[in-house]
This record gives sequence, structure tokens and C-alpha cells, in this order.
Amino acid sequence: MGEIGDYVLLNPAEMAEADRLTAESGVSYARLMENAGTAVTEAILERYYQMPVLVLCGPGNNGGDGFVVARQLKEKGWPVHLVMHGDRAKLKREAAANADAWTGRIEAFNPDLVSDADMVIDALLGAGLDRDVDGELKTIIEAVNAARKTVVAVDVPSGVDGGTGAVRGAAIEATLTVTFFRKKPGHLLLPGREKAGEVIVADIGIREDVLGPIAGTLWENEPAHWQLPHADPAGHKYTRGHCVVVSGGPLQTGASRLAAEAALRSGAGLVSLAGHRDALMVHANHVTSIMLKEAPQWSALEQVLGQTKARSVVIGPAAGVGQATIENVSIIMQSGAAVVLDADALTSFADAPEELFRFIAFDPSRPVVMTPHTGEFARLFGEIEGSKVDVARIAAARSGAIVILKGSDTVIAAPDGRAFINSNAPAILGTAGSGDVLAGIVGGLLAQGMPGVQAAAAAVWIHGDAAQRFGMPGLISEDLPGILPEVLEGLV
Ligand SMILES: NC(=O)C1=CN([C@@H]2O[C@H](COP(=O)(O)OP(=O)(O)OC[C@H]3O[C@@H](n4cnc5c(N)ncnc54)[C@H](OP(=O)(O)O)[C@@H]3O)[C@@H](O)[C@H]2O)[C@@H](O)CC1
Ligand SMILES: Nc1ncnc2c1ncn2[C@@H]1O[C@H](COP(=O)(O)OP(=O)(O)O)[C@@H](O)[C@H]1O
Ligand SMILES: [K+]
Repeated sequence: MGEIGDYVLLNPAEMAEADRLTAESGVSYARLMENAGTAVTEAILERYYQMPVLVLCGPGNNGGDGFVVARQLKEKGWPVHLVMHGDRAKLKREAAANADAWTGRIEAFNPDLVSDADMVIDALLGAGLDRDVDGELKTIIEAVNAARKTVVAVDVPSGVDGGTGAVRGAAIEATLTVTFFRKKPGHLLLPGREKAGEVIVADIGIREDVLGPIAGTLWENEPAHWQLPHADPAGHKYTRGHCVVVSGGPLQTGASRLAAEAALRSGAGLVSLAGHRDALMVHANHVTSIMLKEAPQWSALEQVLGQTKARSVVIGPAAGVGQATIENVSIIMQSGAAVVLDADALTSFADAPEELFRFIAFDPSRPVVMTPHTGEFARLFGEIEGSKVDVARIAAARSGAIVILKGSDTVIAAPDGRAFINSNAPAILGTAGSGDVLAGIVGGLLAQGMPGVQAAAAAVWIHGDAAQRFGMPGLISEDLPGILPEVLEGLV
């Protein structure tokens, strides 16, 4: 397990600052560029035998890195063709110096050069991308993608915005991307993640201590960020905490049961399902260690929360959209328990999101975690401009809740601006009820007193790891709770 700083994600402005601070400390840009090119060359030599290669260089420092790679591969005896997009005479400083050091020809683009190569090095655009690609550049990118060669991208696949993961007009589809110092958000956010292929982070001599002044607040979600609660030998089920999950009606019990099972497997000392008697009769046919508490309406739920001393409550999975859920949420929010708001608990406030945000603000000392998928998110927050990270951060600040914005690139954002991008979830998680399991894991961790942001980030990672451990098609949500012990065992 690495240090937290290992997983910070730097946007282009922060990366430029890292370069600048390193240069101030005496490491020249020329040295950084040489190291960057060398890192790409080494990654290629470690993975591939010699083959005909086409290096595509752009008009900036990304192109400069490309000239370094071309020179080094040629020195190793590789057959290298090099195309430059842009005006050679306009190259600046280190990029110009490396173009001067290139002893081969600089050729004009022609699709045959792509067909004749077995590998393409994409050094067209990196952190300097500031507009959509079009014209000849777009033609080159499309020709490379159509040819389906091995493609090694320098820093980011050209056309992918390193800060947001957006594709600006067109983007290279890489087999391997070698980036420098730290990953960028665009390597993890869709669609950038899909374009990048395997991502390697290379040390190019940028000083670790630059991270202090940069003070990044976005990380890849990794176990280094959180500490799971451990079972205290002197503790008992009550000290481990009680999680109450609100049930749906008799024909909608499955979702809350999945959440309850996941909460118990995540280490909550006790878990209760609360709801109408009819619904509890259905649950009774399925559950054993999970308790059943009658709570036909908000006043009974209030009593259940008091009697159980609930430390966390999960509401939303198939809870029903409407007034009854709004009233239940209102009572839960006043109980002092940590809260997970999922699915119907979010949709119930589609017409009055400010009312929900007022409930959240009622007691800022207890964590509230929201787990919307993109549809639920839009119902509550409308259309927000920006990357998935921007959008989740804005929603967290607006609502006062920790927001888990789900998807294969789930973002966890806190009201204070801290955010994490999760990268371990396999596509098989897209199965009915898997979000209910996630909500239950968050509830189970909160019941044990884990701080809200940590519980949210940990739950998302644990959920992804459980699916990875299942590791084959055919995963159904019922499988997930049973895999949690193995996941948790791997984390202690
Ligand atoms: N800094 C360092 O110390 C180190 C940096 N390193 C490397 O430098 C890279 C960043 O270099 P960079 O800043 O020169 O930007 P880069 O991505 O090459 O773009 C160049 C120019 O392209 C243009 N342009 C933009 N968008 C466009 C579009 N859509 N279509 C067409 N043109 C477009 C725009 O110029 P314009 O046309 O606006 O004049 C822009 O300025 C970084 O990714 C890493 O690989 C490493 O060597 C390690 C040390
Ligand atoms: N393609 C995917 N790759 C990885 N994770 C996914 C993918 N699709 C969905 N998921 C995850 O599966 C869960 C689905 O949750 P949700 O949409 O609420 O489903 P449900 O309501 O059926 O429980 C979320 O945690 C989401 O991040
Ligand atoms: K590139």
C-alpha cells in the first residue's frame, strides 16, 4: 500500500506547477524532457521486440518528448519514421533542441506511413490541449485508430483532456500510455480511461516535495486513504454499531434486504430492517441474523431509531417514491444517526431538493452520504457543467452531503472539496441491485463509526474489489455480500 500522496491526481495546471517548482530547484526542463522520453523508450523496450515504428510529433513539448523517443529507438536499431504536425520552425527551446538532435528525416503525414508501421508513438498533444482537434490533426488521429496498431501515447492520448477525461473532437486509442510523476484525472475518468489503455506512471525527476505547495485535493481511490474499523477485543455487537435499513413494501423487499446483508457483512454489530408488517413477513422468509422492526410510518420509525440506538440508517433501495419516504427521511435526519440516501430517497425530493438540503444542514456533525446514479443525480441537481469530478464536487457543496456519483468511474466528493475517482470496478457490477449492496456497505461502515468520507470511499472500493474477486460473467447482486469477508480480510 502506498502513501496518500502517491495517488494524488494532477490536472494540467498543477502539473505545470510541479514542473516549474522542480525547475526552480535546479532540475532543467531539458533534463525533464530527456527523462520523459527515456521513460517512454524504456517502457517500450521492456514490453516489445524491435519493430517498425512511426513517431508522431506535435507542435509543443509533447512533440519534444516524441523526438527524444525517436532518437533513442533509432539508436537501439529500430526502424523509425517520424512525422511532425505543425511548423518545425516554431518549436520552442527544449522541443526545438530535440528536433535538432534528430538525425532522421521529418516526413509529411501520409496514411501509408501508418500502414507500414507496427507501432505508433503518439506525441502529438499532451497537457497543452486547449481546443477541439480538427483538420489534419483529426485526420491523423482517425487514421491511426483505424489502423489498429500498437499505440504508445506520451503523457495522455492526444485529444483526451488530461484534466477531465473528455475527448476534444477526436482522440488516439492507445495500447499503453506513459505519463509522468502522477496520473492525471483524464486517465481515470471516462471516456479518457478507455482511450489510455494501460497507464504507467514514470519518475522523471520531479521532486516529491512539490506536492506540498500544490496541495491537490483529488486522488485515485485506494486503501491508503482510509482505515477500516477493527473489531475491538473488548467490544461487542453494540459497540460495533446498529444499522437500520428502511424496507420497501411487500413486493419490493429485495433491494433493502441486499443492503441489510451487505451492512452486516461489512461489520455492523447489528442490522435491522424496518417497515410494514407485510413486508417484514416476506423478509422473515429470507433472513436470520438480521432483525425485523415494525415501522409502518414515520412515528414508528422514530421509535425504532431510538430503541435500537441506530448509529446509521440506509434509506432508498426500493423504499418507494413519495410522501411516506419524505417523512421517513425527515425523521431519520433528526435522529443523529449517520445516513445513507439512495435511490427512491433521492428521487422523492426531485421536486424539492432544497428541502432535502435543509434536512442535511440540520445537523452537520453527522455524515450524510448520497449514492445517486447519473439519472438520480440529474433529478436532484439538474444539469451541472464540468467534468464528473467538478459536477460531484458542486453537488456535495450544494447539498452538504458526501456524494458518491456512480458509474464505472465512480466519483466520491465531499462538501469540503476533497474528491476521489474509483478505478477498480469491473463492468459486471452493472447488474440489478448492485447499488443496493453499495448503499449497505456504506451503512455498515458508518455504523462502526467510520468518518463519512472514508466510509464512502472505502465502500466504493470494497464493492469494486468484491466484483473483481468474483471475476467472471454471471455475477448477481446476491453474490456480493458473501464475498465481502474475503475483501475485508485483504484489507487488514
Ligand atoms: N513542462 C515540462 O517541463 C515537461 C513537459 N513534458 C511534456 O510536455 C507536454 C506539454 O507540453 P506543452 O505545454 O508544450 O503542450 P502540448 O500538449 O505539447 O501542446 C502544444 C501546443 O499544441 C497546440 N494545440 C493545443 N490544442 C490543439 C488542438 N486541439 N489542435 C491543434 N493544436 C493544438 C497549442 O499551441 P497553439 O496552436 O495554440 O499555438 C499547444 O500549446 C506534456 O504533456 C509532456 O508530454 C515533458 O517533456 C516533461 C517535462
Ligand atoms: N460498467 C460498469 N463498470 C463498473 N461499475 C458499474 C458499471 N455499471 C454500473 N456499475 C456500478 O454498479 C452499481 C449500480 O448501481 P445502481 O445503478 O444504483 O443499480 P441498482 O439500482 O440496480 O442497485 C453502482 O455502484 C455502479 O457504480
Ligand atoms: K500524446
